[in-house]
Amino acid sequence: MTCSAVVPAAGRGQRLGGREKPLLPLAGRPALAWVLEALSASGVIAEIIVVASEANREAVESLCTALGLSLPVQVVIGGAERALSVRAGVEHVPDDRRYVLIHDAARPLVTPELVRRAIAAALRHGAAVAAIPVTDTIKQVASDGRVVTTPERSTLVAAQTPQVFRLDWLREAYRRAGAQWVTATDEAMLLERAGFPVFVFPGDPENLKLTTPIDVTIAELILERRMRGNA
Ligand SMILES: Nc1ccn([C@@H]2O[C@H](COP(=O)(O)OP(=O)(O)OP(=O)(O)O)[C@@H](O)[C@H]2O)c(=O)n1
Ligand SMILES: C[C@](O)(CO)[C@H](O)COP(=O)(O)O
Repeated sequence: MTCSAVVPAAGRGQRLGGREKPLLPLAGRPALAWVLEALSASGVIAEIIVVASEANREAVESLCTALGLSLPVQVVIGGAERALSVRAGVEHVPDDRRYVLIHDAARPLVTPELVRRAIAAALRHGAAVAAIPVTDTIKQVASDGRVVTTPERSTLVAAQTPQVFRLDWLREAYRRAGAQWVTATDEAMLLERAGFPVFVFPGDPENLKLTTPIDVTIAELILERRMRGNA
């Protein structure tokens, strides 16, 4: 297999009251453990590069060692923004890998099946992003709260990770991005701006991101249900 996985895990969890999301216990195991095990069980990843912060590096390294996965896991240090952390991880991807998969440590509900779906979509399109239909009506608003427009909902999707890209495309997108790339909230944006065709594939509504406390409650319920075998 020629795909490396990069797992950004260097965030500070500010919207979660400063709790360490990658190490947050969920149904008995840290969020990052759920992610690494799903990647490993997918059978389509050659190695995993986990991006830690200076603050959580030791804990992340211990966790990776304790998991004892059968594929190589490397821990590298990230930056102050998610985009910087992902880029730091991508720099450690071996040059002979054709694809790189990026998945947030803060999305512990990813499944091996979703990982395989991501790779299959990237093999087809070169750049693939998990996405789910938007169910709310979305408003674009000005800074004073006035509604500017209501985009047609049928054209909108919510992007998730995993996102999988041809490694040469992603590296070229970084080269073309100028100074703006640091503010990108996902890597697909960089490829879009660089002119590469990016396609969505069906994500999973359960693949939520731990962002606020309600997400933690929901994630635990889903994981407990899966552990009871009622997936
Ligand atoms: N400097 C950063 C910021 C975020 N991330 C990672 O990117 C993913 C998505 O980020 P987010 O949910 O925003 O996490 P935090 O930055 O921790 O959250 P907050 O913005 O609330 O502080 C997480 O796995 C997080 O650890 C990272 O590796 N490096
Ligand atoms: C990459 C991402 O998970 C796609 O939904 C999301 O954009 C990350 O955003 P965050 O603000 O860094 O959590």
